[in-house]
Amino acid sequence: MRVVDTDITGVRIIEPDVFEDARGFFMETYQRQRYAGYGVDVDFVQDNLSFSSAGTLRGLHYQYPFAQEKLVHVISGEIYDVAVDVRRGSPTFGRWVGTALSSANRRQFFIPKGFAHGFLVVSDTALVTYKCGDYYHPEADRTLRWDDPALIIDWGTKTPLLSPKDAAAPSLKDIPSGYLPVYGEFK
Ligand SMILES: Cc1cn([C@H]2C[C@H](O)[C@@H](COP(=O)(O)OP(=O)(O)O[C@H]3O[C@@H](C)C(=O)[C@@H](O)[C@H]3O)O2)c(=O)[nH]c1=O
Repeated sequence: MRVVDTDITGVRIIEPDVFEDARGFFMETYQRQRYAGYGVDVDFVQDNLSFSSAGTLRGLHYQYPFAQEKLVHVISGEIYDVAVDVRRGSPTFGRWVGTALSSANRRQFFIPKGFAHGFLVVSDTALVTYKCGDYYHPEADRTLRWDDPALIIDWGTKTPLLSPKDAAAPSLKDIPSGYLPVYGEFK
């Protein structure tokens, strides 16, 4: 397994070992002890699965309080996956990292607490799964504009398919400070 650090501390790209043979392939998509050794030391409590059609953009989402780490993996198709640092006082506040995740590259993306997360489906359809470090708390579910001009994320489209909630999301500068996590409050 290979773990690659990104430009933002704590955000990691993971390339699990894949064992190929005449039948196909096998891979471990999570192993508590080994992932902890690579800094993904999380008691994951929930697994999610979403299916989306081409051009769908889900995000950018975070929970606060009840922040969640996420370990994202694509079962079929391809997405452009993005993590945005929304921790007040962080040296990388408002900065983001994006990476292609696909059933072909079999990469995983680890997103720590305090980051907003979103993805664009760039294949015909995509089946995306992710482990979460806390339960879903609808009252703490927060959304940040996918096209916030302050973030300058190059999604490669200006007309994604959005949920009504995501289409109405505020920019970072318009989110009340009490709704944003604080740098250093998470372990
Ligand atoms: C996220 C979530 C949603 N739901 C329900 C609420 C709603 O009726 C329906 C669809 O919810 P949403 O529109 O928020 O789904 P979606 O836009 O896919 O939300 C997800 O987006 C990605 C980018 C993330 O990072 C996730 O944490 C989550 O926020 O599913 C749950 O029951 N449990 C959950 O954990």
